[in-house]
Amino acid sequence: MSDDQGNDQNEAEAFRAVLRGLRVPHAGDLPVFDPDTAPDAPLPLFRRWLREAAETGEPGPHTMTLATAAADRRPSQRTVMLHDADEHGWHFGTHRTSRKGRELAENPHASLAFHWMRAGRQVRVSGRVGEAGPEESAADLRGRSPAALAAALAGSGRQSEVLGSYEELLRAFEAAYERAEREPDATAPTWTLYVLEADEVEFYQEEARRRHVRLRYRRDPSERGGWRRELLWP
Ligand SMILES: Cc1cc2nc3c(=O)[nH]c(=O)nc-3n(C[C@H](O)[C@H](O)[C@H](O)COP(=O)(O)O)c2cc1C
Repeated sequence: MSDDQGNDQNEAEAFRAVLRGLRVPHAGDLPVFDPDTAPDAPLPLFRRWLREAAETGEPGPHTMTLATAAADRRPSQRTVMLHDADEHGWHFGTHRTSRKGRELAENPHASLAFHWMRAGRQVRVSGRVGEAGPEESAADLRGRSPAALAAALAGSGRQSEVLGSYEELLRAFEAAYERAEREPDATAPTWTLYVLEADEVEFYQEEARRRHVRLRYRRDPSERGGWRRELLWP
């Protein structure tokens, strides 16, 4: 065996040892989730869990993984921010011309995943995604920080495109920062507010002895509150 191969093996073993030593950092005792006390519909429970994640000091509890799939059925996912969750659905903003925007245009079915480590919780939300109109999209952007506006202006029509050089990005951001300062009401033409209307929402609560609780809500007009609730094996 050459020295390089030996080093590669040591490195691979050290890497596996790190993985085996890792634990999910819970904040004290895990909360107890009694699915019998869960509300008829998922939105109030989602809002409560998000607020509790924020209160337990979970970093970025409003960030989520958004999975989309193009017409060729290949999935892709990325992190985006949750802007709201209300009776219309789960709101997020991005560029219509980005990879995810193009995939959503081809196939509006998408899925969101939240992981709130400190409370040992995961929430999955899936359904159809619709675009809000230009007015609502512009209002969403206006309600965000000047830095977010500058990033949206710089990325308009470009997000997910191949970048020639990092300097090109720096120049585009410089111009976008200046414009955002001059014109706080500027609109980024491709920036779009999307709303995922859920047909399925699943709540997962870890339990110390791995008897985790999974509660799935599925839309069903014949059920109380319009949702069927079922427990799932973890
Ligand atoms: C913490 C975090 C939050 C993000 N929030 C957003 C967001 O709200 N909107 C967005 O378009 N991209 C956001 N991004 C960038 C996306 O993850 C992604 O890189 C980008 O949107 C391009 O994705 P796409 O090529 O799949 O369309 C965020 C990234 C991170 C790490």
